[in-house]
Amino acid sequence: MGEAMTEVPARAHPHALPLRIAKKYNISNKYFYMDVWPFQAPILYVFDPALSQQVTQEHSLPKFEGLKPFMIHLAGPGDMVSSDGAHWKKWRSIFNPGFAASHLMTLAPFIVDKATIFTQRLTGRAERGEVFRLEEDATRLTVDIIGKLTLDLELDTQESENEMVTAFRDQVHLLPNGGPLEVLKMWQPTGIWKRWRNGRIMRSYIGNVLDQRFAKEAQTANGSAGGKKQRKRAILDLALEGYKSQQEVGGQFKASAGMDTEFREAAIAQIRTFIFAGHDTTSSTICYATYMLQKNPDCLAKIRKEHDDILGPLESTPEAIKNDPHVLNKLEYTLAVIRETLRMWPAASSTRTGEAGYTVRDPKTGEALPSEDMLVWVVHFAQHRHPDIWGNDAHEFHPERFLPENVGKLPEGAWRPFERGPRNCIGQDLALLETKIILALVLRRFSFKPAFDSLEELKNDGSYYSKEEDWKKGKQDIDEEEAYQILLGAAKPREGMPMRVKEML
Ligand code: HEM
Repeated sequence: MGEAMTEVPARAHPHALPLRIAKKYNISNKYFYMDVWPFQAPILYVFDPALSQQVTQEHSLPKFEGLKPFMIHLAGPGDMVSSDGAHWKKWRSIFNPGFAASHLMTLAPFIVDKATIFTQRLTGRAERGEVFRLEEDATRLTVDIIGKLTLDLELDTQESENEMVTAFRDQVHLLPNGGPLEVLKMWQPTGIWKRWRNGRIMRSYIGNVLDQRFAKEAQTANGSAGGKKQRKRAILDLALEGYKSQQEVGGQFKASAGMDTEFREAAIAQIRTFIFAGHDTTSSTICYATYMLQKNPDCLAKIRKEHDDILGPLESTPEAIKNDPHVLNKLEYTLAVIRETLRMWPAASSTRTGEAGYTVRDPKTGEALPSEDMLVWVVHFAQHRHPDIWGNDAHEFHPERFLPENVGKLPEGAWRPFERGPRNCIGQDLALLETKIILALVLRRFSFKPAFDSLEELKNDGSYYSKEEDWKKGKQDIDEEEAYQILLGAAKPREGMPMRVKEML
């Protein structure tokens, strides 16, 4: 492990290591054990599709215990990502309707409007000829979208600051993202205080929105607001609906009893979970799609042509999507580009806790492999880049793999950026929808150029990246790839993907 770590930059995402280790030590299996005593439980790295299926689909192992102390600072206790059993199941079924395809399509006009603001910001960047971090802009855009989905609010973070979002983003940076030794960071008094303060800001902001919505609902329940009852699907409304149905006595909801504190805290935790899980994974994907397309001009030409052919001229594209969001389903090449981007640059993975008596079967030999007291880590990056699975061009960008005529040839169960099984990503269709819309509005208007050679110009930009001097020391590429992923809540592009942009109109 130590040797492999010296071959990659200090800040590289740990999911980059297992494939390197397997190659270095000629490990032919697509799994291996790693003892990392005294830092944490031994790890069973899994990057074999059949093994991944065993631990996430055939027998969905519980989430890794070590996830809870991380998530508690972002979401509070009982969040949906790290919890299991009846608690998780209850919340998942409450929120599932919020992700029905029919509902997501109703968000398309809102996403178009927010993506238009994103393009206006890019125009400003192009006019000023400046270097900027694409991930910062993309994150503000995805936060605005997730604000609508969860709270039914316009957070407007592309045009202003929002205290809840600022607290959220600060919180991610105050967690140990830099490896096992960073755990000590959790004991620094200023960090403890800042995390407590951020937690309070997020809780009180979301709590206020929830209280206001509850009061409004109570009025409706008492008959004073009147009017036709509309089915609401924002995460916040779904949580309240779930609560009301639990509290009904004889088919009647007693709003006068107020909101139960336990429910209130749990609902705040779930809303915070969605805000966290639903923004930086998608913004990272937008950055890498843009980056890979500029590195592969043939693919860029194809996707631009598809946008012309299906969406019509760029000027009328926003209206075309708003009038008929289903037109997005025709963008086969765009979807293939997004899928290939997620293959090469998966923004997350799945960490599970092994169980006493539960053994994983080696797919080739049938040998029983113990899992008790272990971190079972399904490493998407290793699985998505393995030459034995994807062929010798596993490290190359070929969206064509995902075109309808080729999907039959894809390795079975090997593409899992959203994980599979009951704990798969609830927000995957939203992520695809937003990414498609954003690419449709951006790619024909702008050309991008990575600017890793101009990081000096960003050193005082006030971003979190600029504050972390340690990140800039030592080796700064992985096998000559300078846009490698770092761990920052999700897997994000190094230095926030510095870019220059030109407007082509
Ligand atoms: C490209 C974007 C995204 C990627 C790559 C991604 C990836 C994932 C993965 C791998 C998991 C499983 C994690 C695990 O097993 O521990 C997951 C779960 C989850 N994701 Fe996403 N996600 C994305 C976007 C979103 C969005 C937009 C939302 C919300 C709107 C979201 C909400 C969630 C939630 C709540 C879970 C937990 C689901 C459960 O356990 O029932 N994600 N995501």
